[in-house]
Amino acid sequence: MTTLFELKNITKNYWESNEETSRSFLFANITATLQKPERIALLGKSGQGKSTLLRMLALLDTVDNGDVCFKGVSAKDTDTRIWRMNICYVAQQAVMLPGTIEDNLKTVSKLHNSTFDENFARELMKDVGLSDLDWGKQATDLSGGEKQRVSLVRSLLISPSILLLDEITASLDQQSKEYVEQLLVKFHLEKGTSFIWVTHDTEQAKKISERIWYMEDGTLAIDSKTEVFFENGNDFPSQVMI
Ligand SMILES: Nc1ncnc2c1ncn2[C@@H]1O[C@H](COP(=O)(O)OP(=O)(O)OP(=O)(O)O)[C@@H](O)[C@H]1O
Repeated sequence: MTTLFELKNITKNYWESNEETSRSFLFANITATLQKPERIALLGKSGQGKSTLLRMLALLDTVDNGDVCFKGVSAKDTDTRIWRMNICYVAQQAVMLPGTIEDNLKTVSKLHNSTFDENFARELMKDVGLSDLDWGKQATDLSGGEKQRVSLVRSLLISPSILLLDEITASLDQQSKEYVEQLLVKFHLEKGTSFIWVTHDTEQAKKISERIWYMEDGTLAIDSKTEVFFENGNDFPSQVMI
């Protein structure tokens, strides 16, 4: 069986020598595999390089060493546009393009030459709690939390295989946060979408993930089932998160 997604010895070097850590890399030799669609929470103290790793996996930042493969094919041998149709990064600070909400929702299908499915878009907007939003409104006028959800919907519209989610509920109220969590778990169960979700919220990690990747000291220090990570008796989560 072909492996779905593979991180092979991925390394990010420091831009310049870092006196604090006496290391030459931000992280090195990160190796992990998704054999099948899975829900991963990527945890670790601030500054470990979680966002950098996600951006590398989306080919938005260079992979200094190592390789990443989707269904057995290296990113190096894949057209970037095709790669990003399958592996989609959703940023913490959502960027809205000039134009209306509708323009923004249509961006990805335009970019990838696919048909815009308005019913699907309306369904997704409802699922994230934005059913009342006027699509004719200028996207740049939206609140931070609205932008985050429109940006997520924009990515979900192409139903990627792997979603790379970077603290995407950081500016949401509790209810909107729960809507987003439920939608993404539903997406996983119904469409087989995997996600790697960076979060500092322990409760969220427990709720949404099957597996935890925990970054520490420039390594992927832990890769374990979520229940094992939170029940193994050590005090990691409460001590080191956030
Ligand atoms: N190639 C690099 N060389 C040196 N420093 C880097 C490099 N890439 C990123 N950094 C720095 O390393 C740190 C890691 O950033 P990153 O946002 O990836 O961490 P994070 O674990 O996601 O943090 P947070 O949880 O606070 O969002 C930042 O200070 C960033 O500026």
